Amino acid sequence: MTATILDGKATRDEIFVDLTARVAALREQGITPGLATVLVGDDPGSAAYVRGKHNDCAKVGITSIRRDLPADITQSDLEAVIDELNANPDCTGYIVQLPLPKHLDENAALERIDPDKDADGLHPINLGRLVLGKDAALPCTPRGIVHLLRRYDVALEGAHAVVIGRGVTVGRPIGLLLTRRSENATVTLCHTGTRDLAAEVSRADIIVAAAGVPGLITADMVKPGAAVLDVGVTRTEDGLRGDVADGVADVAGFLSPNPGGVGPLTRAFLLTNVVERAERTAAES
Ligand SMILES: Nc1nc2c(c(=O)[nH]1)N[C@@H](CN(C=O)c1ccc(C(=O)N[C@@H](CCC(=O)O)C(=O)O)cc1)CN2
Repeated sequence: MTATILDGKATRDEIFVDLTARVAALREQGITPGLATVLVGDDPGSAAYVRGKHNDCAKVGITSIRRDLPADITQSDLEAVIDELNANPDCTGYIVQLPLPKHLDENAALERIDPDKDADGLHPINLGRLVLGKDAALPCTPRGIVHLLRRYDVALEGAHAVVIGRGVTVGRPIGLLLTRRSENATVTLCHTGTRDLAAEVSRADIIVAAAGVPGLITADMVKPGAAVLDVGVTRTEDGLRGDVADGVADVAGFLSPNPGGVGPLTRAFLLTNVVERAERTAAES
């Protein structure tokens, strides 16, 4: 078997066509959506992600605001920037690029974001709304994963999904999305304490690998025909490596590669969250 590739770039391009029309309609009503980014320090990977987000904004007509801050910024100075963006009427939504340098309190920074401007869906209030099944900005990578599975007609109803990784940006929230009634999958969340990872993975119809361990998921672990989404990223001397080893495409039914799979959708759904918030504002005015 050779897996069908879940093409994140082509799917992102479809989303951008839709967003471009929606942003144009908002602008006609006098509303210009604006996304801000807060980048602390000079990590080249984070800087590249932030650059990409601003390029995406330009493509669909969203204005963008940058706050690039020194690596040694204090927590209180970072929080002052967050307060400024909370109050800034040109900023519809914003993100604090993660990870933050070790001396900063990431959770305190995320909690200070106005939940209504939380374009990442990572504020505790928005994660809580997701748990309760209420309307909220959804975390971008998990939203991208579900969109990609649906775009390629991967069966979710009754499927057994195995998620590897319990991080807050992917592992924990993807379990919440896939177990909503609208998706109705059964989810097993694996992590470093899982006794027999290969046994868990081998039972999965859908595998979401978000551990950040290069080549963790090998072909012998994968049930023939399963959908495999490679979400983990590790920067090595040989470039970016995902969590999925070579050879998995020969066994899987569907494969979201890395790069070129879920990553572009993370960016697309960031912009979608901003446009949706601007549309809510337009509907209320
Ligand atoms: N505040 C946030 N910080 C981080 C998030 C996040 O969702 N919010 N996720 C990641 C990084 N990230 C977005 O910020 C991100 C990762 C990957 C991609 C992407 O498009 N990747 C490409 C490859 C890019 C490359 O070659 O370097 C791909 O997969 O094709 C976009 C965004 C951690 N921080």
